[in-house]
Amino acid sequence: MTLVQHLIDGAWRGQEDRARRNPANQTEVVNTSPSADAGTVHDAISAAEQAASGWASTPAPARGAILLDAAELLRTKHSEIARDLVREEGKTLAEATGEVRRAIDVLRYFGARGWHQDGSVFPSASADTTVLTRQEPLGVVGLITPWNFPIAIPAWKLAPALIAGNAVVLKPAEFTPASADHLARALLAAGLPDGVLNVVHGAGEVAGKTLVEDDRVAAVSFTGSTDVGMRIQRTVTERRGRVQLEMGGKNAYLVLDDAAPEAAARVVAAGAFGLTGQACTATSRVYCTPGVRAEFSAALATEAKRYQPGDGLATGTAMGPVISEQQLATDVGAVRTAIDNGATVVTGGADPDGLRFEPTVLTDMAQDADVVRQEVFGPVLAVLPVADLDEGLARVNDSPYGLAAGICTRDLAAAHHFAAATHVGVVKVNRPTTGLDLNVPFGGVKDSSTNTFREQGPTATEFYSWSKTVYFGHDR
Ligand SMILES: NC(=O)C1=CN([C@@H]2O[C@H](COP(=O)(O)OP(=O)(O)OC[C@H]3O[C@@H](n4cnc5c(N)ncnc54)[C@H](OP(=O)(O)O)[C@@H]3O)[C@@H](O)[C@H]2O)C=CC1
Ligand SMILES: O=C(O)CCC(=O)C(=O)O
Repeated sequence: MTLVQHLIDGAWRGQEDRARRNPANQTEVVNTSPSADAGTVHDAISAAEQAASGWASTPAPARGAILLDAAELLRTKHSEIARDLVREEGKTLAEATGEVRRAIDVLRYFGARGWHQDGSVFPSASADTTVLTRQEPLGVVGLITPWNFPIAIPAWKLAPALIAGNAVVLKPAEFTPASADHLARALLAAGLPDGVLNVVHGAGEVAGKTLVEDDRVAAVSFTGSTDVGMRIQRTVTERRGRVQLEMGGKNAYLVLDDAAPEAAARVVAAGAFGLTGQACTATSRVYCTPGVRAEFSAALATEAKRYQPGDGLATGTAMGPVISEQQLATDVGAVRTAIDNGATVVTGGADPDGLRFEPTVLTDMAQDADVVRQEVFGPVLAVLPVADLDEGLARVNDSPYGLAAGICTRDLAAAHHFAAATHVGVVKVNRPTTGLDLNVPFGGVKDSSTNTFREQGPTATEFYSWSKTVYFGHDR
């Protein structure tokens, strides 16, 4: 069992207060962690404030070298970290291993950025003058992360924040403290100066809220539910801080007549049931045109059955359990409400066994049914008919969310039209809605995102820095 502690000014502190149980075996306590009160969070912010100027004046290549060394330390322990991740979050070992590798690559990507160009040089209208821009760090930034990617999301917020020269206070999700702890320990062991990274564990409503409300925190980057995100946005913008939110999705897939039904079923099922459906990018609605509907639906039912829930550490498990009793209640409730309102269960929907909930495919629902409009965040997929590409596009866009969407087709013109006309941040053609490359921008529109600064890729550091313009006179 791991004893997780807060990290404040380079020191580990805090008494064990909450126990995390393995979602696949709830009698097993896998780690304990402390609960930060407001005073502990204030200490963490003070430590970051003290460390900020030293870190900002450290040359960027030296900052990058620490990220690269941390990546190497994580690599040497990646199997152990992946197993710990499965035991606290529940996903399969293959998924967890992929996630740990992704966190390592994120550190490598931003570590190398330490050598990249920082700012631009412009010609001036005035004689003997050069104009240049510098990217300046914001100071102290707060990062609030969810449980569903417990090491990758902290990594993809931390790495750009640190390489841009900021000091950080990270508040990981209370279900998954150990994964963030592995990341913090690697950065510390790689030589990150005391106070540059501080980690506070505990309840969002206490630790997270205190972080968000503190004027010394120049910016807050958050991934999680739309409800909490909107509240954070109000608080941070009221005190004129900068905020970045990545929130929910109700991601749709469109399967056209010309798609190969089995291949389409594999892509849709991977997006819907991989990661137990617990991804903001998960596919949760699928629309199909008449010529493919029967064959696609049959192939989808067969494919769904491959995702039988089990212990993520066991060989051959294709889908882990859900994260918690609350999430299970949401999943079960969504399916029951749909059935009460006339939906037909194609496959799944049986009573859960512990936190194991079968992948569930539903049909015969209206476009305005709750299960078609509201995020479930579980392995629940609604299948609906559409007449053609145009109706499909209208249905895909008919959502308060705008994160990801996909289309299965071999028709290039249809795919291009879909990519242009969908009002979402990520479009996938013949690929699952889940799964992102770390070197490209990621984010959504509408209720899925603040839709200002994008995470990941070359522009990720923009959120964590501000641009200063310098006019350089050089008279002789
Ligand atoms: N977009 C995404 O990737 C995710 C979406 N979700 C959605 O959210 C639903 C609920 O999941 P949940 O984990 O409760 O998501 P939350 O939005 O509650 O949690 C995300 C993070 O925010 C923290 N937090 C909670 N309340 C506050 C607050 N008032 N101020 C500051 N930080 C806060 C949480 O802490 P703590 O862990 O202590 O609650 C956690 O670290 C899911 O069913 C799903 O629909 C969830 C996870 C990821
Ligand atoms: O699909 C992915 O790989 C990432 C999804 C994500 O960012 C999330 O669920 O928060």
